[in-house]
Amino acid sequence: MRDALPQPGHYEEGARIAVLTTQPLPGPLDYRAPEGGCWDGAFVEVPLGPRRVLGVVWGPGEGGFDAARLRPVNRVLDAAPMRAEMREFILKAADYTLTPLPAMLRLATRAPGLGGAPTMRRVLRRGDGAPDRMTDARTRVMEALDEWGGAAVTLKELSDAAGVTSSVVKGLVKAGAILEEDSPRDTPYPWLDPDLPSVELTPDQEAGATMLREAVGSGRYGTTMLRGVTGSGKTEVYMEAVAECLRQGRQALVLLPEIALTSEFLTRVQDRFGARPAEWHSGVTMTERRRCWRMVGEGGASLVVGARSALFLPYRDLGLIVVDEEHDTSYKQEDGVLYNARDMAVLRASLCSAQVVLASATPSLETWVNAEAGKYRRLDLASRFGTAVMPELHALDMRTEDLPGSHWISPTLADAVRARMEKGEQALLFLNRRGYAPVTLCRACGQQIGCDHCDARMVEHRFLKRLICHQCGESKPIPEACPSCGAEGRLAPVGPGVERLAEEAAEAFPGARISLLSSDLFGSSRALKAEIEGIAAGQADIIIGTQIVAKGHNFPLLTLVGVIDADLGLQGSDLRAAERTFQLMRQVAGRAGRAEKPGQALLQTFQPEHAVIRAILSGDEEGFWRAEADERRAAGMPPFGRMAGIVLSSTEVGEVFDFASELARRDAPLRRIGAQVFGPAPAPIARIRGRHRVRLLVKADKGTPFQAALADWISQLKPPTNLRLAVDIDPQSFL
Ligand SMILES: Nc1ncnc2c1ncn2[C@@H]1O[C@H](COP(=O)(O)OP(=O)(O)OP(=O)(O)O)[C@@H](O)[C@H]1O
Ligand SMILES: [Zn+2]
Repeated sequence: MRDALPQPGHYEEGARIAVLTTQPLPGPLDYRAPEGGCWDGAFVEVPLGPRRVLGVVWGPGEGGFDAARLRPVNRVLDAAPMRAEMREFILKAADYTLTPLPAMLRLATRAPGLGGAPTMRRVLRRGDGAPDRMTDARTRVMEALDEWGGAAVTLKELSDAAGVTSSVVKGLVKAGAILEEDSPRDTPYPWLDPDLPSVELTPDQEAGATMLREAVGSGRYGTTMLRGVTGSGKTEVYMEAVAECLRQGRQALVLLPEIALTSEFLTRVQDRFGARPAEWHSGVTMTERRRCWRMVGEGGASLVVGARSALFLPYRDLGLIVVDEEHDTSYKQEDGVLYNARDMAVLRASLCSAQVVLASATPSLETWVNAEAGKYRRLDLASRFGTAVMPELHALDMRTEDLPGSHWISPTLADAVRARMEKGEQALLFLNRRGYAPVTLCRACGQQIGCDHCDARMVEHRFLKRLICHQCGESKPIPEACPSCGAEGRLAPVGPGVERLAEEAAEAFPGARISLLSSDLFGSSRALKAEIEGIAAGQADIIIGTQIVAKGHNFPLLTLVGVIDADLGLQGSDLRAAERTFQLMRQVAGRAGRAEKPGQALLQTFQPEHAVIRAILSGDEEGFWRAEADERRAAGMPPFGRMAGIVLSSTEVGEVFDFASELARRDAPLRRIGAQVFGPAPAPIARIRGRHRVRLLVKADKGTPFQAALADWISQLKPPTNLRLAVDIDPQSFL
């Protein structure tokens, strides 16, 4: 493992210093300090070959490189130096995830225009004037502007967001509906007032809030699992922790699993603290990202709401991290640097004496076990707020339902939907499958249409009139003739996706207003948001959706949830299949009956006696987790043992198997800590984007120097240039 960081210091001009760049090199390189000297953590521009690249002063130089040939740093950038605590976070996160340091640094330097000087620029705001004539295009511009809620935007950003030409925006400026002004590039975010009146908390909520306020007030590190049934007021409770953090003058970060949830949350922040916080996610403009990164570093942003990468912002004094829906799989980055934001939040907080709140109605087993073991504090909100009660859950035994082929809504479920519609209430039909049909089969030759680049079937998306590979995104028009045998008109969809379900629902419930929610059907997050608001306002009778509907939305009129295929997640050998299904079903069911009217959830299943289905129905969550924990403990599986997945891929199938076998043979460094290697085996998806994929799995006991042994093991062999090797510590998915 790497050495501890050297003492922070200042370097005189010409001194030998180590600079870590974001370039794919093994580690820091030596340079000379520039004119005027520099400090540890300074952002610098250094020469590398013929180029100039971004780097951070990492400490004194290592020596070993001819002093006469050392090149000087080009310049020190105008940005607050990276704090020692942040550098330590990068080191530890890199060690934990076995990621090269430069790749880790890249996550922490995703600031547009980091090297640029602060300048003035032209920004647009809403004005008082109104144009004499509103057009569709003009309306879109004004909506886009309102969407940003007063944040500064440039002409280009606004016209892009609204999908109009810049002349439309200029017309509105002329009419006075939009004001143009010069502003310094990066301005502090508005002050958030923690002492504005909040809602009156219930005694349960108040007890939780008090505990969190005290924790934040202690100024020490600690993690709390905030568990509460859906609709119990978890958000209200952790908002009080945010308030306390603001009172202490420290910064707070709230991580959300889905961008579609941010706008609702921003409104809640505005209601509670009087202004909107800083935002950090892929939907934010470059201008705002730059501002956010800078202001977080300079202390001009006290609350950030964002996606997992917001963990790598340069906070000046981070006092609280909330991970909302902490069990959500989207916290695990599955591309590039493989990290779990929930675990990294705990690491980061422990380095800067901050508190972590892990909020969920259905915590991950990891978190539950940590709370049981006393490593995390535990807060429980047992009932829904107000008069709302938890929905009743029932299984519909599909073996006894009379259903024609290629239909998926059972008569019992259909009756229940009709009953709700008659009362003016809403029903949700949940199916976690995008597209029209998962399989397209040729009835002449029996072949299924597959992706040319992956071992995966092409999924029919009828709205888009295309077949799409969900692995690599490749798409093609739906063919008339079978690509294998050439027979015409014999291709048939097999199995349901949400689009097909919508078709069936339109037939079964004539006149019903059906809203289809699937992440691929909306061009922009604004369109999705508008649809969600429409549903909440009662503009649909039946909602059909994938897992995006399971996350956090509030639909007051929704009283029935029908799960089309409750068995879907139980297939397969995934270690977490049971846990995932349990969480997803409980979350989806939790969408029903959130207001005064009681809700009901009906789960269509072919195996109502399955232990997981029974646990979902009984609502005995503690019992479920205990059983699940016992099973994993007995098998030495995470969180009771350590695991790492190694995925090797290459365009040459022979090469990748040979390399993986050789690696598996040389397992001495692993055996030293009692770890075992399993495999090589073809990955469940054996080919993606033309690359053949092979997996190894390493298992070890807890408390062993796992990462160090893995690093020793892997470094024994140098992969051929064409071969990629990815290490996934604590893997969540086994594809
Ligand atoms: N003490 C309270 N006073 C007034 N309204 C409340 C109170 N507690 C909760 N609510 C309201 O009840 C609803 C559910 O609360 P909240 O969103 O905080 O729950 P949650 O546990 O975070 O839900 P989920 O797990 O579904 O995301 C919200 O509309 C919230 O404003
Ligand atoms: Zn593909």
